[in-house]
Amino acid sequence: MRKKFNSKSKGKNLHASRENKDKDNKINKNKDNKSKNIKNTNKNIKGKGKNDQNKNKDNKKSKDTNKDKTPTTQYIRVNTLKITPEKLKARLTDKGIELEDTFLEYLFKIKNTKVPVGATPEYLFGYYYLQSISSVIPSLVLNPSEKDMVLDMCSAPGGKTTHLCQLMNNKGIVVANEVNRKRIKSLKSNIFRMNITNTIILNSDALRLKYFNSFDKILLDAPCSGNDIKDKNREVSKRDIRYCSLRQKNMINIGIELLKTGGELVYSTCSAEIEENEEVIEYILSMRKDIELINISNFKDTITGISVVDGEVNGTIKVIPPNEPFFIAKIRKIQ
Ligand SMILES: C[S@@+](CC[C@H](N)C(=O)[O-])C[C@H]1O[C@@H](n2cnc3c(N)ncnc32)[C@H](O)[C@@H]1O
Repeated sequence: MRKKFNSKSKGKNLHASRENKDKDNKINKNKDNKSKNIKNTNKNIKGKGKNDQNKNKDNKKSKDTNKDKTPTTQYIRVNTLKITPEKLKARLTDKGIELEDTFLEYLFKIKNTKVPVGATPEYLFGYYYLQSISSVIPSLVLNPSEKDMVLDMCSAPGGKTTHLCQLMNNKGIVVANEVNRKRIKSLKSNIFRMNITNTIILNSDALRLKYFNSFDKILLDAPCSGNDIKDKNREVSKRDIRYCSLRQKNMINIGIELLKTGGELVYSTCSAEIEENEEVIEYILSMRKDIELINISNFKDTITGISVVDGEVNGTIKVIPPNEPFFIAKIRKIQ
């Protein structure tokens, strides 16, 4: 099995290499030092990859095997545009759905249920969305306001889009982009079901978007090797990971082109692979002079009930198992 990037010693190296740069909670972009650090980082990454190869001759892992070991806890995110958390909790409790509070007043853990939670009248009325606890974090970190022009670059089926709209009280504008026509159907249906009215749906390849310098906030919840795209039993190879990593680097670069100066972009994936996470952030910070990393490490303190730790690049965070893995970083365009 391919080992995840969670080596503490490597983490320390990366943190140490950034220590002097982090005085005001931002990663200062001293380019000379940075390129050295990035080279070191890449060396470490490559070194780690070699170790992995030695340990894993077939160089593959079964996603299903991983998932089978992890109990799937379900959560519901209350659509506060339609109902209050208290009212929904009372209605669902009456139906035999036992709910437990979480760190977020409108997110409940399903402890027990006598009915299918994806087929209740309340679900069909758009009173809630079934969403993992890890995947509510990117929209919270982006923190859009009612006045913002927001782009969700890869939005289907719309879990984070509808969460963003909820945070914006159905105001401002959200452009929900998705390349896959089939997945647009579920996006549309969720937007309609949840009474979202501030959203424009766009069916485009995010890499071809040309609305340069237009958005206050951008969410790039990037396609990654953690997504079950076609076959749940498909094995993820190093090649898949490299392919995703390259696409993610291109996407984040386009995302920054689309941001206004002063605008902010949240990058997230549900992959635990360093190539798709820290490496993408290191890459974009080394490539562009017009951005800075916003340190979201303190965000960890606002979350309870799941394991959120610092990413290997100082200022980033990640959710680690048994919850769904998630990596989150926030970037500001400064020029
Ligand atoms: C991780 S999923 C997004 C999940 C979504 N943000 C949510 O919370 O419901 C990634 C999505 O990106 C889409 N995608 C892949 N390549 C894309 C591209 N080049 N442009 C736009 N969307 C793309 C996939 O079809 C998939 O729907």
